[in-house]
Amino acid sequence: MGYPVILHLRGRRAVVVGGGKVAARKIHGLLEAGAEIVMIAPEAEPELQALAAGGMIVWKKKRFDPDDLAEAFLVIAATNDRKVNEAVTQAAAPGQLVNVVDDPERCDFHVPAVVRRGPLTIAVSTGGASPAVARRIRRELEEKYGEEYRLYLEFLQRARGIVLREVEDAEGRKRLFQALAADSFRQRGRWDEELAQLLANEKERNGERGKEQ
Ligand SMILES: C[C@@]1(CC(=O)O)c2cc3[nH]c(cc4nc(cc5[nH]c(cc(n2)[C@H]1CCC(=O)O)[C@@](C)(CC(=O)O)[C@@H]5CCC(=O)O)C(CC(=O)O)=C4CCC(=O)O)c(CCC(=O)O)c3CC(=O)O
Ligand SMILES: NC(=O)C1=CN([C@@H]2O[C@H](COP(=O)(O)OP(=O)(O)OC[C@H]3O[C@@H](n4cnc5c(N)ncnc54)[C@H](O)[C@@H]3O)[C@@H](O)[C@H]2O)C=CC1
Repeated sequence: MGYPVILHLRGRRAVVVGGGKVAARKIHGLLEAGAEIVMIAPEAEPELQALAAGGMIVWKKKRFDPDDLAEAFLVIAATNDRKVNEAVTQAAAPGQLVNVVDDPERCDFHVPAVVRRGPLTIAVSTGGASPAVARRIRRELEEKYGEEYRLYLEFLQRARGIVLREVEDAEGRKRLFQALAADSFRQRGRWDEELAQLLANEKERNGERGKEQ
């Protein structure tokens, strides 16, 4: 069983070998994560050509050779030629994280199906048993956790900073974070107003405790 993580790729180099439909899907995910993407392929899908023309990715218009992996943190072998994909895995140095789109066994990691809502990431993996099921479950989760979660999570991110700054007592923080995480809180939609009230309640509680001592 794999170990699920969220990789921070900002400023790190990701080399994608291949420029077809599967490479395009992987490249979109890598772009969202802020990776520096180098694509190696003699031909590429129009949308990838457009990304290269716009400076969003670097396209080396050529066939793969092992030198292409220099300085890569992460590597995706996404050509339609099994032999080339295998050559990519052979060329990778120990420590480079490699994904091979036609060989789940040789992968250091699989790419999950993902729902993104601002800071919220929901990832679904079947470990290669059925990418189609991962995709279906991703679609179901997109319905359940709609766009409204983006604003809510952005609010929570801000609120977290405020609570950590203003509430010193660990129990009090926990109480507040749990109140903000409740679905009833989210649904009422008066987030800033209720946060201010909750903070005031905490201050009052502390004040009273101060008086008791
Ligand atoms: C092991 C893995 C390696 C990796 O790529 O990381 C892998 C491998 C393979 N996929 C194949 C086929 C398909 N893959 C998809 C779709 C996705 N595949 C993704 C991930 C993964 N695919 C990793 C495991 C993830 C897991 O199981 O959880 C997703 C989740 C993420 C992404 O790619 O971004 C993305 C959905 C994203 C979304 O919609 O949200 C569809 C559906 C479609 O396109 O409609 C089909 C056709 C239907 C089918 O086959 O099920 C084949 C056979 C190729 C052939 O027939 O030759 C192989 C190779 C093999 O199985 O040997
Ligand atoms: N993991 C996944 O999610 C999935 C994997 N697959 C597998 O992925 C493979 C690729 O699928 P598509 O993107 O649809 O293929 P595609 O035919 O659209 O693209 C193949 C790409 O590989 C490039 N390429 C070929 N030889 C190369 C070389 N020597 N060096 C560099 N680039 C080279 C081509 O120029 C082209 O850009 C399929 O053969 C299939 O086995 C298919 C569906 C999903």
